[in-house]
Amino acid sequence: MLMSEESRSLGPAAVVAFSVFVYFALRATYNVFFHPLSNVPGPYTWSASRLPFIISLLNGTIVHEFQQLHRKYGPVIRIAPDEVTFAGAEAWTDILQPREQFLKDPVWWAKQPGNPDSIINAINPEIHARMRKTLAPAFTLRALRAQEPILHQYVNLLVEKLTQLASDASSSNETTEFDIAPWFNYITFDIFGDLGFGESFNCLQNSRYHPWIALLFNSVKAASFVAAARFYPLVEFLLLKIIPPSLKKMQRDHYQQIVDKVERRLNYELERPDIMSHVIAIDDKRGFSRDEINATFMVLTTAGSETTATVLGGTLNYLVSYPDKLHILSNEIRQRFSTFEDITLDVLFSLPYLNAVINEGLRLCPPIPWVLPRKVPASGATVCGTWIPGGTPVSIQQYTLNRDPSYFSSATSFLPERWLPDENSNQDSPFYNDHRDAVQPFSVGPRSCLGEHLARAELRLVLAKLVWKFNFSAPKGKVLEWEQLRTFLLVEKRPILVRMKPRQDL
Ligand code: HEM
Repeated sequence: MLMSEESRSLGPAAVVAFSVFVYFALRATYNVFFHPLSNVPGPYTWSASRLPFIISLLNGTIVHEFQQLHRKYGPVIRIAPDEVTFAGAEAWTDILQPREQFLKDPVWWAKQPGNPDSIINAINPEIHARMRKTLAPAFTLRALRAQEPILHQYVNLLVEKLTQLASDASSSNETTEFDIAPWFNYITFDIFGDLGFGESFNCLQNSRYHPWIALLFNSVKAASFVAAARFYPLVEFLLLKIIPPSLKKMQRDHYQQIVDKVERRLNYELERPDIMSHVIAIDDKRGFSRDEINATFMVLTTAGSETTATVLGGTLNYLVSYPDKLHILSNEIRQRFSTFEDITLDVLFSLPYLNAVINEGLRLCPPIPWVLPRKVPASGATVCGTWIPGGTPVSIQQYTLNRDPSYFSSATSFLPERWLPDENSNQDSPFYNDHRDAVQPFSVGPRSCLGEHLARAELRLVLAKLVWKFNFSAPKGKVLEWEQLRTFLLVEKRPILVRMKPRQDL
């Protein structure tokens, strides 16, 4: 039979398409049934190809999809042909505190060629240790004591601005309903600006975002896309080629603003109890090179601000949704301090309910919902009882872990009581069997958060001073559901609406 013109020209294309199909089908079959990770549970589609992972990463739904997969397949799941994630408490020790360090996975952490290392993305353990040793003294409790007046200065400004906003609204008979989310960003970025560079971003003063910060939010989202592209080197190569020059310039200018801030700070003669003073105190051979300072302070501006702002927003959102808990907290704060000026970090440190509220906020709203992948050392390792071959990227799902009913009673409810000192020793308490150690919002081990004391201090001061000064409540039907927020490495920003009235009884 004679072949038609059309089918003859289709011939080679069909052969190519068929070959590609066969190649991918064989690869998927190998991945699912014969790969060294084939014994790890997980859905076939995710084990066969990286695509479902990429799609959910780009959609911002990855944390929620992992949660569903963990509920179905257990605490150890295969989430790509060559990658495993964990939602078991032992993962904190097995991955982050083993005898031989699991290094950060370059897919997520590698710097662009030619760029300097920063404390957060340095993969080489010696380089990282040098930086951490230099920076650590800036984050001790002693350092925090010296920084306390700076924190009060900004929290007082926040309270002043919100008081003004509430009184403007009530005098013009407008609703006293506010989106409080940006205000938490204003204060945390202003504090970091002051402690890092000796100059505030002036967001509180101007009641709006500094342009540098507005731009930053887009770049955090873009980082998910860059990570997705890195799984396909050709796509990454093409992506880097097609980035428009205007965007590259914007990126350079963004970085340059930090370089300029560092420059100005380094030229100060005055002694300040800030973070940079500890970096300056060490010479650049033992501490940071100038480029490393720039890169470190660039990432720290986000790591030290956006994280704390997320927890503040999440915790207040839960407090207004659980008015009985807000009432207990308000009583604790208002009874302990008869004047606003009496509020100090030392006293806040010992208030049981305030600290329980913060721990519960950190449990339900961890600003880093999944701890990004590390690579299993070449000799392989056992994680949560499962043998994982060397070189496999492994991560921890703290969002899933923190809401796991097998770890926590009423796991998805906001119940600060579970953190009160006696609840873990009282056999009649519903929280007696809670696994508090499973909650590690600041991570553990040699790469754990250096800023935990500072972050907790900010959380305590802001919540205590706000609750002392204002009566908060939830606007009917408009409370944000935390579970609906997407994640692009960090948690998506959405309005957090609250009603807020200055106390009348003062
Ligand atoms: C509630 C607020 C915060 C939370 C929950 C938090 C959480 C974390 C986590 C989970 C990591 C480890 C990331 C990883 O290894 O994958 C980390 C690292 C880090 N954080 Fe925080 N952070 C917070 C606030 C801060 C603040 C205020 C600062 C300083 C201004 C800070 C400085 C750092 C630094 C320097 C590292 C890198 C440590 C290293 O690699 O040696 N963080 N943080």
